[in-house]
Amino acid sequence: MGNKPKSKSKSKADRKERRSAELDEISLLNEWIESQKPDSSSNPLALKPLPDNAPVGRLHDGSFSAYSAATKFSELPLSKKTMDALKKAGYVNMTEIQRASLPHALCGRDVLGAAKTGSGKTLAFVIPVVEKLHKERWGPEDGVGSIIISPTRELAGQLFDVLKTVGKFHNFSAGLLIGGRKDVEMEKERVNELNILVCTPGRLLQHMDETPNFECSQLQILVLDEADRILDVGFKKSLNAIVSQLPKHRQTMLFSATQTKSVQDLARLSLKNPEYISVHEKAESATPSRLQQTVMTVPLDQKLDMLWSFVKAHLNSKILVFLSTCKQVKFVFEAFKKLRPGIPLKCLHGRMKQERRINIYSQFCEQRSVLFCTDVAARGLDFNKAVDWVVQADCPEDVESYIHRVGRTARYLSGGRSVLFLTPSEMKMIDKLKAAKVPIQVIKPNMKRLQPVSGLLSSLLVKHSELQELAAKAFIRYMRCIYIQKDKTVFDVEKLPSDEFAASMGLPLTPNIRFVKKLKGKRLSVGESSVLELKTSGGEPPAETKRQKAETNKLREENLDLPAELLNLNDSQDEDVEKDLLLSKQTENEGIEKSVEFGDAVLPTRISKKKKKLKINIHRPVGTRVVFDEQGNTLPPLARVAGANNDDDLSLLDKDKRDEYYKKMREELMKVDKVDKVLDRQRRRDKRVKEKMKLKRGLGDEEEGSDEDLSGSGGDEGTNGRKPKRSKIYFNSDNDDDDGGETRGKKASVLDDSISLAEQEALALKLLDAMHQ
Ligand SMILES: Nc1ncnc2c1ncn2[C@@H]1O[C@H](COP(=O)(O)OP(=O)(O)OP(=O)(O)O)[C@@H](O)[C@H]1O
Repeated sequence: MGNKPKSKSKSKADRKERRSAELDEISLLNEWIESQKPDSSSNPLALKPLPDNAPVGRLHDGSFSAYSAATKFSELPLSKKTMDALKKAGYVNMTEIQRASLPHALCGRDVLGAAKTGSGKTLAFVIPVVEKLHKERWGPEDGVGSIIISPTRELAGQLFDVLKTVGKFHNFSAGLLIGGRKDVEMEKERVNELNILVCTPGRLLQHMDETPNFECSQLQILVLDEADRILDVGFKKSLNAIVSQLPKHRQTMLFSATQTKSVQDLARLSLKNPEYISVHEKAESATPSRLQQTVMTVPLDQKLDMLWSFVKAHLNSKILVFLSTCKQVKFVFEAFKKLRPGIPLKCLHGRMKQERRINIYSQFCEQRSVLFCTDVAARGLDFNKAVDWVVQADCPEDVESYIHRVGRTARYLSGGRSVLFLTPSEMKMIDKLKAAKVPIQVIKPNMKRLQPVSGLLSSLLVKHSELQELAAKAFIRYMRCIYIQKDKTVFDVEKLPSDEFAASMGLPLTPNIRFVKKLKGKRLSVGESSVLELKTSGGEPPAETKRQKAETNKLREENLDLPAELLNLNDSQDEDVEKDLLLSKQTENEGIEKSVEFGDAVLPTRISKKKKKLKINIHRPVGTRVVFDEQGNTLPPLARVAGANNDDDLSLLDKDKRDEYYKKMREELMKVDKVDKVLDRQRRRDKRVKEKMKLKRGLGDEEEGSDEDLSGSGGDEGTNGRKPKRSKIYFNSDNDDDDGGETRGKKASVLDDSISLAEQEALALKLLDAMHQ
C-alpha cells in the first residue's frame, strides 16, 4: 500500500519525461521542416531541390542536415516510435525511392513518386502518414487525419498491414474500409473515431454519403497508391466526388510504378508544386533487373494446351496466371481442377465473395500453387515475395498493365520469371514493350512437349453441363473483351480463329457472337474497295472505320463508367471495385441489360437456333414495363391486356379515348377481381372441409386400431396403437382432391388396384397433353 503513491509518482515522472522528450523531438522535426521551406525572398513557390542521391541525414550532434547522404532509416528525422517499429520489422536500409522521396514527404510537400514494382513505395508513403500525425500530436478527438486510397481490396488490406507495422508504437486509431464487408453498420458507428483510413474509393464514398457526421475537414494527408489506376476513367466519378469533400489545404502524395504526369489529373487533385520523383526514369529497364521476361507466340486455339503443359511442367513452383475475364478464370480453374494436374489450383477474381478472396489471397501467400486471376491481382500485391512465375496467358490491355502484372514477382531483392503468350495477331505488343524499355526475350515453345488438353475438355464438357455453359460464357466474354480493347493495332477480334478457339475449349459448337457478326456486316457494307485500299496501304492493320470506332468508344465509355471488374473488361481492380457502392440503380440495371445483349452465352443448340431472339432495348428507362408477344416482339405497355398490337399504340390515342379505355379496363378488372374472390373463398372452404375429414379419419383409425400399414414397412409401426405419421395422412389426403373426400383406405385401393399401370400412363399422357394445349 505504502509503495503505491511512490510508484504512481514515479510513473508520472516517467510520463512527464517521455512527453518532454517527444516535444523536443517534434520541435526538432519542425525546425528541420522549416529549414526546408522555399526561399520566400526570391520565389515563394520555388521548392528547394535536393541534390541527386543526397537526402537528409542526422548529424553527430543529433540535429538534421538537409543534404547529407542518408541511406538508413535511422539517419532520417523520424520519431522514436516509428524508428523502433521499423527496427522491429527489420527495415534498416532505405530503398532508392524511400531515400529520394521521404525527405520531401516528411517536410510536407506534395509528391508524385514513381519507381519500379517491388521497390518499396509503400513505406515511402506510410512513414510520412504516421509522422505527420505524430508531429501534429493528433488524437482520437481530432478525427480523420490521413486517408490512403487503394484501387483494390486486397491491396488495401496489404497497405493496412504495413501501416500497422509502422504505427505499432503510436496511439493512432486506423481502419480498413473496403467493399464486400458485411459489417458496414458497425463501421459507420466507429468510423468517426478513426485517425487513419485505408480504403477503396467506393467504400470511402459510401461513408461520405451515408455515415452521419462523417467528415474529413481536418485531413492532413491524402495518399493515392497505384495513382494512375485511381485517376483512370473507371474511378473517375467516385474520385471526383471524394476529392470534392476534402479540404484543399492538405498534403497529397501519389505513388505508382507507372506514374501519371497528366496535368489534368494533377489539377483534379489540386496538387501544389508537386515534387516529381522518378528514381528509375534513367534506368535501362522499366521492370526489375532480376526479372527474366519471355514471350512466345501461341495460336489462340493452342493456348489452353500450352497453359496446361506449362502447369504440368512446373509442379513445384508458385505460379500466377493472368487471364482477361472472370469467366475465363472460372472456366480454366474449374476445368483444370477436374483434370487434376498435380499441384493445388486456386482462382481470384472480383466477382468472388470478399471472405473467399481474402482466404485465397492468404493461402496463395503461404502455399506453392497456381493462382488463376484477373487483373484484380495485377497491382501492388506482395505475395510474400515468392512468386516464381507470372504467366500472362492473355495479352494485357497495355504496357502499364504488363509492367504491373510481371511486377508480382522479382520483388525487392528476389528474382523471378515471366512468360507472355501472344496470339499471332497480337505480336505488335512486343514492339510496344520494347519501346517502353521492357527487356523481353522472344522464345519458341517446344511443341514436342505440348500436352493437348482439348480432347479431355470435350469429354469433361459432355459430362458436366454446367462446365459447358461456363465454357460458352468464357468464350463470349473473351471475344467481347478483345472487341472492346482500345488498342486496335494489337487487338483485332476479326483475326481470331473463333471456331478453332471454341473447339479448343471443348465446346461442341461455336457460341453465337453477335457483335463480331455485326462488325463483319458493317465492314462489308463499307464497300470492298475501301477495305482493299486500307489493306494495301502500308501493311498496317486496317484502321477502324469512323462508325466502328464511335461504336467501340461508346461501348468502352459506357462500360468504363462502371467499375471494370463488374464488366469483366480486364476485370481490373475492385474493380472492385465497389460495384455495389458505385452504381446508381440506373447504371446497375443498364449493366445487366447490356450483359443480356452481349452475353448471349447460350450454346447454339438446334432448339435455341430456332427460337426467335428477344430484342431488349437497353436504352429504355429503368422501371418501364416491356411486354412481349408470342414471337418475342415488344408491344407497347398494356397492349397485350388490351388486345392491341404494335400498330395500335395506346400512346397515339387521344386523351378522351385513353380515359375511356382505362375506365373500361378498371371495370373489367373489378369484375375479374370479384370472380377471383369468390373462387378463393370456395377454395378455402373446400380445403377446410377436407382437413376436417382427414382429422376424422385419423381419429377413426386410432379408435379402431387399424392394421392398415400404408408405409408398407411391416405391421409393427402401424399397429402399436400409434398415430400414423402426419406426412402419410397428407400424402393420401392429397388424392382426396380428385375423389371428393373418399376414405383413405378406399382411395389407396383406387390408386393401387382399380387402375392398371397402362391405364395410369395413358391418364398421365392425357393430362400432359391437356396442359400443353
Ligand atoms: N527498406 C526496406 N528494407 C527491406 N525490405 C523492404 C524495404 N522496403 C520495402 N521492402 C520490402 O519490399 C517488398 C516490396 O515493397 P512494396 O510492396 O512497398 O513495393 P512497391 O514498390 O509498392 O511495389 P508495387 O509497385 O508492386 O506496388 C515488400 O515485401 C517490402 O516489405
